[in-house]
Amino acid sequence: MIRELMQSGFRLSGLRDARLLRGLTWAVAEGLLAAAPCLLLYLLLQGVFAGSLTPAYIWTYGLLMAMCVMLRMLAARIGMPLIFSGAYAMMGQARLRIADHLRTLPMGWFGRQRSGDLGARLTSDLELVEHLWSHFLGVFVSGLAMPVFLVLFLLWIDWRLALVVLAGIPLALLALAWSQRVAARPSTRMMTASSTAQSALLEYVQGIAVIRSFGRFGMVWQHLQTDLHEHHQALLAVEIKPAPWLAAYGFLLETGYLCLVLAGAWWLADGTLTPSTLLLFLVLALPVYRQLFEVGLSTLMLRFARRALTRIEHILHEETMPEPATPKAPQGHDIVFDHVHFAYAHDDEQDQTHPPALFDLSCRIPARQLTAVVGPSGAGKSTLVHLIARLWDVDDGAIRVGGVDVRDIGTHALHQQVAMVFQDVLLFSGTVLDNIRIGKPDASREDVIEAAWRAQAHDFIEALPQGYDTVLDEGGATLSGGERQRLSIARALLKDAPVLLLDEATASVDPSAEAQIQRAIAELARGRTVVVIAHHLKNVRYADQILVLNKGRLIEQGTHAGLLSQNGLYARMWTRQQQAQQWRLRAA
Ligand SMILES: Nc1ncnc2c1ncn2[C@@H]1O[C@H](COP(=O)(O)OP(=O)(O)OP(=O)(O)O)[C@@H](O)[C@H]1O
Repeated sequence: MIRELMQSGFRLSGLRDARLLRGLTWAVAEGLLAAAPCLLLYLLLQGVFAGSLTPAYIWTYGLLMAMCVMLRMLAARIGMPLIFSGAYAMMGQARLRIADHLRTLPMGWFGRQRSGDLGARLTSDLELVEHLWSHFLGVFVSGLAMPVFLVLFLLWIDWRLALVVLAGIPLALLALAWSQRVAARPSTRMMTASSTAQSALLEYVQGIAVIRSFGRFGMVWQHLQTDLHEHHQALLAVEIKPAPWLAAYGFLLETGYLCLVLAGAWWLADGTLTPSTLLLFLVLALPVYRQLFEVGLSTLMLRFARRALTRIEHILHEETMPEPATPKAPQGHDIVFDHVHFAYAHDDEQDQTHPPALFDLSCRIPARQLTAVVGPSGAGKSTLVHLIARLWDVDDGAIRVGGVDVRDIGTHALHQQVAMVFQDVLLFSGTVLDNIRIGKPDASREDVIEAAWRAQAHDFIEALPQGYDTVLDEGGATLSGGERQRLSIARALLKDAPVLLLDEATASVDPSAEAQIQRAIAELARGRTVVVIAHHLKNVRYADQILVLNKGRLIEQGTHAGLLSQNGLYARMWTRQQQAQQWRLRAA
């Protein structure tokens, strides 16, 4: 099992750190040095029974024993740091590999994961494996090496008696194997319950504002309690179910001791055994049993680690978005949808009731022009924009940027061509400067400030306690929605990509912030191919082209004036929005 775990660990990190192997060799030496004083004890006992013990001998044995202890400490002193540095380097590498792999997975995969479960795999599972490598493996190896050396030594002294010492081991191992078997189901249950509880807690914390505002504390609390109770029960089961078999393992191991006493007395009586040898066996058998018991108990931990490793490895086995063998460079920045068909994958593959999000959609988005996408909620506007950035791959048809299928451009090159500004602005914990710099990591401070100016963000940034060096909380919770938007526009300005995808996000901000955001967007749009999802039709009156979607289909297309004259869905939406505005004015 250890070998298998090591192989999977090496596979996970893609690294075979020699320090870890050297550290484990020192752990074996530590086990040998823990067993060595027993050899001295044997010689000492020989001397006692032969009556040849002199003070000089006693001093020599004493010194040699002290040396064994010191050398053992030295072995630990050298081996442990090697194991730690090897294990942490490998797990660091494993984390990087996983993070890199996640970057290449299709977005649909993330949608199918429960955030708590994915979180558990990336935190507690990885920590468990890391703990296994850094703290457990060395102790396990030296803990196993010590009884192995002792038994070899006992076999050398008197093989008959040594075999008697080991008499209980076959049955004991059977009991241990059975305890593992019995623990298999509860440990799966425990890991599932643990990630469910983690998900529930996460959801609870993230939704605390909604929970409070809707006064549904009781209901959510009940769900949380149920999940935590299940976790508690699962934890208990994992301890209780294998407990009798582990106890049997310890008991069966020690039956050898009983046999040892009986066989020892027998062979002592017939003169084939010396009292010193029997005494030595009686003294040394106990640490052998104790150590084997400890090692047996810790195999349960190995089982957890193996399960955790498997769960993590599943992430690495997930299929990534296919990348072109020879990426092609787009010739221009117009975007063409050619009979695009796309449906979100659902967990239940048999579920045919979900209509496609986009259905046989064809259109052309000209370069360096502003194209607005409008339509009722759920029409497929965000989907259309996300597909341009290849967050998902189309099921049928193709999307071409500059004449090249987005699947042939290569993700990295495509993302260099495209900047996105969406309603949910993700800000990372770090300074304002760093957050804007995400758009262009090598940008100078002056470039960042220039982008912030153009994004109408400079004034509010300057008003922050440390200006551009203010450290934002995770998610930028201390900023308003409009401020977060303008930071995101500054990022996009800094990135200076020729294609700009944006989700008009002015629905929830006050008129002055809306005007600022609109100005920032106008600045951003200049000279670029812009696709904007518009919720306020008044903001897209001057768009070069407006695409009207409904239920995943492109039903109208044209300019504002042209679409009004068609008297279709766009005209109705326009009239409704105008009426709503007048109603607001009258009410005011
Ligand atoms: N990640 C997803 N997984 C599954 N279905 C999704 C996902 N995202 C959107 N959908 C579904 O696809 C359809 C189109 O959604 P989309 O978000 O593109 O519409 P939209 O026009 O942008 O809506 P809104 O204006 O409300 O944001 C909807 O039926 C929606 O429920």
